[in-house]
Amino acid sequence: MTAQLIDGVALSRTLRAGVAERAAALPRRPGLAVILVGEDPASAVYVRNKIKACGESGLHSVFEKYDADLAEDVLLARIAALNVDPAIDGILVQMPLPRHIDPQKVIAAIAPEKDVDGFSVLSAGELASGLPGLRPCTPFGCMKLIESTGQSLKGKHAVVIGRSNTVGKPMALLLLQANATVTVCHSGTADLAHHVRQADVVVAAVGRRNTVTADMVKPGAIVIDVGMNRNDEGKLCGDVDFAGVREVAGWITPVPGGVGPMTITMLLVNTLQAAETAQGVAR
Ligand SMILES: NC(=O)C1=CN([C@@H]2O[C@H](COP(=O)(O)OP(=O)(O)OC[C@H]3O[C@@H](n4cnc5c(N)ncnc54)[C@H](OP(=O)(O)O)[C@@H]3O)[C@@H](O)[C@H]2O)C=CC1
Ligand SMILES: Nc1nc(=O)c2c([nH]1)NC[C@@H]1CN(c3ccc(C(=O)N[C@@H](CCC(=O)O)C(=O)O)cc3)C=[N+]21
Repeated sequence: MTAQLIDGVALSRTLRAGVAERAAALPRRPGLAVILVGEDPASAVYVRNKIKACGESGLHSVFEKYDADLAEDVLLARIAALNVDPAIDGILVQMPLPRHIDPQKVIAAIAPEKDVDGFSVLSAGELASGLPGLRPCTPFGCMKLIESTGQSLKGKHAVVIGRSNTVGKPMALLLLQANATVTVCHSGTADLAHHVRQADVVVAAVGRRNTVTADMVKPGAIVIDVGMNRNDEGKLCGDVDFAGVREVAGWITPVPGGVGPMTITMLLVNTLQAAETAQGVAR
């Protein structure tokens, strides 16, 4: 059996067309501010993709790039200005930040209604409490990829590998909200393979290639690969041994072309949602 590919590029195309349509119906265009501090080449690529995606969906965007030695208080002052800028609905500060800047301070400085990354304590609390709010883009995108298989999560066992505040933890909460039974694995998990073998749905968000191999996957499972790594040839790869696992799984996301594009799509969705809320449009 060969798994069906879950195509994040195709799903993104469909969802982004919907964003464009709803954005065009608003009195004022949704606006996103993206801040990049320093010279990390991978971050520069992601940021460029985000700005490009905004333009393609009819969203207004501003991009601010600063040197790696930017003072923390200057960054916080810039965020304070964007918080009260009526043209801006969403603020994204690209992570990771240089070491002298405290990411928690930066996240806390962003007005919660403009927190389109869904990283704020308010957004995290809303998710944990089952309240509506802005969801972290990567796990939100993973949920859309899972939904696109047409499989209900009710009664299914989902195993999330990774427990970061930005990916693993919110992923587990979203799966729980969708009525899956959820196991969260991390670097202290005694027998990862044992847990993954039970899974109807596996979400790998570790940052280490070949973390999930074919012998660990239940036949027919849905496998979502969040990882972004480089193999020995320098090629982009995920946390899942794609070639092996696709022969066992029922559905699988590729890297590239899976979760990555959906992260950007959900950023557009969140920015649209923030703009609709700001303009008093019920959805
Ligand atoms: N495609 C996309 O849009 C995105 C991709 N990513 C990618 O996803 C991956 C994860 O990102 P992120 O959550 O930010 O990373 P973190 O490094 O913050 O978290 C990694 C998690 O994996 C766990 N872990 C590490 N080693 C193992 C192991 N051997 N077995 C089980 N669990 C392990 C860690 O456990 P512990 O908590 O115990 O340390 C931690 O919880 C990275 O490759 C990143 O580049 C991230 C964001 C967006
Ligand atoms: N404040 C903040 N918010 C983020 O959402 C955020 C962040 N910081 N820091 C870094 C991670 C990573 N991330 C990705 C976005 C798009 C792709 C993406 O488009 N990937 C393409 C390939 C891109 C390539 O070719 O390199 C794909 O998988 O097909 C990947 C990763 C967002 N992140």
